[in-house]
Parts: sequence; C-alpha cells; structure tokens
Amino acid sequence: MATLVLLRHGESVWNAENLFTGWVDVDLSAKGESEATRGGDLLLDADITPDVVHTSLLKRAIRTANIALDVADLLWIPVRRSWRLNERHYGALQGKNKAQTRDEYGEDQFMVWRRSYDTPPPPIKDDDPLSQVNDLRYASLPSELIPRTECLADVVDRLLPYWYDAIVPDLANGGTVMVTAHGNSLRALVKHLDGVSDEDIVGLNIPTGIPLVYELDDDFAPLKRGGEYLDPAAAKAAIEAVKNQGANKNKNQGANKKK
Ligand SMILES: O=C(O)[C@@H](CO)OP(=O)(O)O
Repeated sequence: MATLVLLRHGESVWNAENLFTGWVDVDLSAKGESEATRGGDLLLDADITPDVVHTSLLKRAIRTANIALDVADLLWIPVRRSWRLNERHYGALQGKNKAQTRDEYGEDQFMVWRRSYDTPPPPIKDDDPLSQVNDLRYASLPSELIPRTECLADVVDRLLPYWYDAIVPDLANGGTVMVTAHGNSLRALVKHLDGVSDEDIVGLNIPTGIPLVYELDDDFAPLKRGGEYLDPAAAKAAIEAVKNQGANKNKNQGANKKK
C-alpha cells in the first residue's frame, strides 16, 4: 500500500485577478502563500510525511511545495520536476480575463473552452509574448512537444507517461508521494485514478492549497474513490469558488493583460 498526496498550488496572482493562466509562470499571491502554509499545517496535523515530492516546472507549484514542506520541516526530501505536471496550456486565452471572456463569447463557449474534455481553446501564436516556445526551461523539448493549446484529453496524454515512469516507481517503494501541481493537471490525474468518465470530469474542480490524500492498493488504484481532503469543509467551499470563476469579479479589467 502507498499514499499519494495531491496538492494544488495556492492562489496565484492571476487566480486573484481572474485571468486564464495556463503555462504563464505567475507567482503566488499573499493569500496563496498562506494557503500553502496551511497545506503544510494540515499535513503535519494528519501526521503525513512525504518521502518525495514531484512538481511542475512552474513557480506557483514549486513555491507551494517548498512552503508546505518547510512548515513540516521536510524541505530536504528528494524533489523531481516535470513539464508533464504543468497546468493545461490555455492557448490564446492565456492572460485573458475570465469574466470578460464569458461576456464576449457567451457562457456555452466559455465553458466548452474551460471545462470540455476534448475541445481546446484557439492556439497561441509562437510570436505572442505569452507563448512558451522560447522559454529556456523547455529548451530540451522538441518544439512539437511544447503545446500551443491543450484540452484536458491532451493533458491526460502527456501526464500519464510521467505517472507510470516517475510517480508509480516512487509509490512502488511503499512510500508517501506528494504531487504539487495545478487545477487541470490534477484533474487529469484524478480522472485516471478514479476512472472518471469524459462527461463527469467536466464537473470536477480542485481547490487551491488543500491536500487531497489517496491510499492506493498494490495496483496503484484508490482504496477510496475520490480520496480524502484533509479539510473537507474548506475544500467544499473552495471547489464552489473555482466552479464560479468567470461569473463574478474583475469584469472591468483589461483582457489580454500582459505579465
Ligand atoms: O487559468 C488557469 O490556468 C486555470 C487554473 O487556474 O483556470 P481554470 O480553473 O479556469 O481552468
């Protein structure tokens, strides 16, 4: 048996401003730092001690892992990072305000881009300042592997090789593995773990900064479908807030805001 801890990064500056983020490397907000600290406290309270941590290549996930592990005095554990844990690439929507996008294109199109399983947003152009094609951290990747946009099905496809090749071997050692990543890369992982259908994954949201713990059997399948949030009440409220993004704040901010 092994334990898998999934932790979505704390609130980012662009989460707070209600902007589509994707592969843009924005930092945590002050609230996001507090959420990461609370995530560490929750791990301590539950007596969960990760043996290894996996993160994406984006600083909001890296800093969340560091803050949470620091609280638990576990900054020293081995760490592995991969672009395969990155947030879903949001294509040409990166940097756009969610509420404005919904107003401009309508609720149906907005939700198709945001949550449909297999329809990606329009691709970002390579010369767009918010494109990642010239980002140093992806320099060793063949250009065709760097996304210009992704739907959740694309994220499942690029995440699963990392699950099988990097995370499962750590779980097979019988330890506790923490994966600190993003709303949509964790939705992709949960879809795989819980066998969520393409239809039902549309309604699944992951809150920031609250550890979600899965006990896994010898085949790395969950003993309990859906796992357990370490603070279920806070998770429930935060899941509703993620669901409602686009419907509320910052309607007057400029769309296509640059970093
Ligand atoms: O903007 C993003 O990259 C993601 C996560 O913050 O947003 P959403 O929840 O709308 O997919």
